Amino acid sequence: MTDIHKGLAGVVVDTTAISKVNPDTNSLLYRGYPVQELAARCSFEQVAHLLIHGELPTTDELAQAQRLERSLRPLDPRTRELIDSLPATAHPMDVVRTAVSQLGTFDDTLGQPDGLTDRTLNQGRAMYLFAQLPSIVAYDQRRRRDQKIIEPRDDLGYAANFLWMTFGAEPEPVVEQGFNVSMILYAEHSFNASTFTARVIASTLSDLYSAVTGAIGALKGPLHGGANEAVMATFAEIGTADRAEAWLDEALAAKRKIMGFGHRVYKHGDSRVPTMKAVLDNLVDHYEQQDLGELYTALEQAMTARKDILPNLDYPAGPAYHLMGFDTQMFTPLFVASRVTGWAAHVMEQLESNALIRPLSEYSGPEQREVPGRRD
Ligand SMILES: CC(=O)SCCNC(=O)CCNC(=O)[C@H](O)C(C)(C)COP(=O)(O)OP(=O)(O)OC[C@H]1O[C@@H](n2cnc3c(N)ncnc32)[C@H](O)[C@@H]1OP(=O)(O)O
Ligand SMILES: O=C([O-])CC(=O)C(=O)O
Repeated sequence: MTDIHKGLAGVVVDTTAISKVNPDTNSLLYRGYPVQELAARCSFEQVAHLLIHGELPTTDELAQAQRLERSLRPLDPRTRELIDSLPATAHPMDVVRTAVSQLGTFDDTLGQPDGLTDRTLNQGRAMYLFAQLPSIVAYDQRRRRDQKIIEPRDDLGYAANFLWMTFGAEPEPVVEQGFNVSMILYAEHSFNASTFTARVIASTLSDLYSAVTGAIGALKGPLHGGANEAVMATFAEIGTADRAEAWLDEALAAKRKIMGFGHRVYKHGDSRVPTMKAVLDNLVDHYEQQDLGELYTALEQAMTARKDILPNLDYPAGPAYHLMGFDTQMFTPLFVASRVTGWAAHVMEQLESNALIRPLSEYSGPEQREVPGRRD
């Protein structure tokens, strides 16, 4: 019997120089830099440059990247029409996925010789998606709320502009800083399911937009990025901190997975949680939402006591986005806006030493048999 690695658990399929997830030391490095330090000292634009270009930008490089990103923010009228045509009942992840797929059809450089694989072209596409995604997400949130669409502002940085387009007001510093940190923490995490999806698609020599479109589909599921919105659904179900233990006992008895807990790689806690929890604590204090903070702690303590399973990044990120004012269904699209930087970096890395990704399977169906004769 062949050794089967269900879910590819424990299988090392390639090398990567983009990030190092170390569950033993509970650490995460982006191209050698600890993510906590990047979150404390950098803007998301700097970290995006690190992922897409390989190094943190110099002052001149940052100024140039900012000019480019700001110039690429406005949505094409065809993208507005496309989003408007989609049912408001569609999940916002489906809207983002469809819009990114459409952006691929606007790019006429894909047909050039080496157009699919050229690194400089792919870096340009990565910047285009990085700049467009906030406009797409903010547009969709506002149309769902029947609010007037707000145009991007080129005098604001990435985080402030994203929040401006979504809420129509310049963000308070606690919100802008917290949002910037969340974008940095979500940006990259080695061979997670969505990134692996992007690499599989890139490995066939398909294009970056197709890889990102597929990755969005993989991120949507609640076992991956969809968990951040599922955490808020859990909180709504529980209601108040005093009900957390009883709720958890019932949920575990029903063999439910508790969203925002557990991780394929980290078994002693997610390296990013303390940084994101500090953001949540600041927001809880700022908005005087202690009830939410107490519910968070009560469920975490009950889960540790019952199962010894610890929170992942989605657990503090969900309530933090809620306090910032985002609708719950927009949380995973926010993850997309961040992770597009990591996905793009992996697509480029895959293409640099490509091997078609095509594992084997062991057949478990019926033995060879005869096709019955036609019956007509
Ligand atoms: C940004 C991110 O994508 S982080 C992940 C976000 N996803 C979630 O929060 C969804 C909830 N968590 C989970 O479903 C899982 O922990 C996963 C999918 C993230 C990791 O799964 P795996 O590595 O495959 O762990 P696996 O599912 O084998 O879990 C091992 C054991 O812990 C249990 N377990 C793991 N996570 C949870 C959970 N959240 N709730 C309840 N039980 C859990 C499993 O039921 C299993 O128990 P068993 O051995 O009695 O069957
Ligand atoms: O690494 C994983 O499997 C999931 C995760 O935390 C991420 O993608 O950020």
